[in-house]
Amino acid sequence: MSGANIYVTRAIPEEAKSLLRGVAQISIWDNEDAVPREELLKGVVGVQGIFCTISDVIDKEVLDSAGSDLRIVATMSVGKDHIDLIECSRRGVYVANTSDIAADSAADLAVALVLMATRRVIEGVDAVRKGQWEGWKPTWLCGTSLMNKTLGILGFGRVGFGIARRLKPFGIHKVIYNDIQEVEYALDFAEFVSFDELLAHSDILCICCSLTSLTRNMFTKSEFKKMKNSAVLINTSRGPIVNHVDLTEALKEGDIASAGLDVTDPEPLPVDHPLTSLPNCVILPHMGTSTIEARKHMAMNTAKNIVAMVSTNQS
Ligand SMILES: O=C(O)[C@H](O)CO
Repeated sequence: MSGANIYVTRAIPEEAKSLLRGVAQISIWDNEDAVPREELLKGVVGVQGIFCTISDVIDKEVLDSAGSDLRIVATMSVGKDHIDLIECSRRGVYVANTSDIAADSAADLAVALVLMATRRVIEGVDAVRKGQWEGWKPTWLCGTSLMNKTLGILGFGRVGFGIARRLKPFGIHKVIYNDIQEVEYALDFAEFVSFDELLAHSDILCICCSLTSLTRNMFTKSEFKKMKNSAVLINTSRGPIVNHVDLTEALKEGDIASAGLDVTDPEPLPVDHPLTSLPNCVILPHMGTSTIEARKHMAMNTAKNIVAMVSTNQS
C-alpha cells in the first residue's frame, strides 16, 4: 500500500472499498445519504483522491480544503456538472467519470418514461387506486401510439443512441438528432438536424445531452412554442436544461402534450411544486442508473480510476 489517502463521500460496495484499500488508506462517509458539507470539507483535507457522487459539489472551496496533494476527483456518475472542471484543470487535478458503464440502464429507464408519458400510465394507475375506473370507455385515457412517429434525440451519445435503438422496433418512422456536431456512428440510423428542426419535427423528444453553460435553460417558453402540441418531452439528463416554470406553463397551456422527467431542478423536487400535480407530467426521482448491476459497476469503475491514478503516481 502507498501512503495515499482517499476520501469516499458515500457508502459503497465492499469490493470497491477493498480495491481502494489495496493501494491507499480510505476514510469514508459510510452512509446512504449525502455527506454534509462541513464533513466533506473536513474529510478531504490532505487527501490524494476524492471518490464522490453527483450530490457532492466539488468546487473551489472543496479543492482548497483538499490542498495541493490532490491528484484525482473520481465521480461515480457520467455527469460531471457538480465538479468545477476548470478549477480542477488549473490545479492539474484529474477528473474521472463512469462514462461507459450505465448507458443501458439509463436508456431502459428513458424508454419506460416514453411509454408512461405517451400511454398515460400514471393516470391509469391513479384512476384504479382512487376508484375512478368505471369500466371500458372508447376515448378514456387514450394516449398516443409510437407507430410511424418521429423520435428526436438531443445529444446522440451512448444513452441517446441506446434509446433510439430500443424504440425503433416500436415502429418509429424516423430518428432525428441534434448534437454539437454530426456523429459518424449515426450512419443511416438517424438524421442530423438543427435544434430548431428537432423542436419542430419531434413527436417524442428525448434530452440526453450533458448540462453545460450551453445547455442550461435550453428549453424555455420559446422552444416549447416551436414544438408540436402533441409532442412528448423526456428528460433523463439534468433538470436545469429545462426551465421548469416554462415547462409547467407549456403543459398547462397545451403547447406540448406531456413530459416524462427523471431529473428535475431542484432535486429532490418539493412535493408541492406545480409540476407534481399535473396529470400530463410523469416524474421519477433520478433513477436512470438505478440498477443493481449498473451501480456496482459504477462503484468499481470509480475505484479503478483512483487505483490507476495512485499506482501511476507511485511508479
Ligand atoms: O450522471 C449519472 O451517472 C447519473 O445521472 C446518476 O447516476
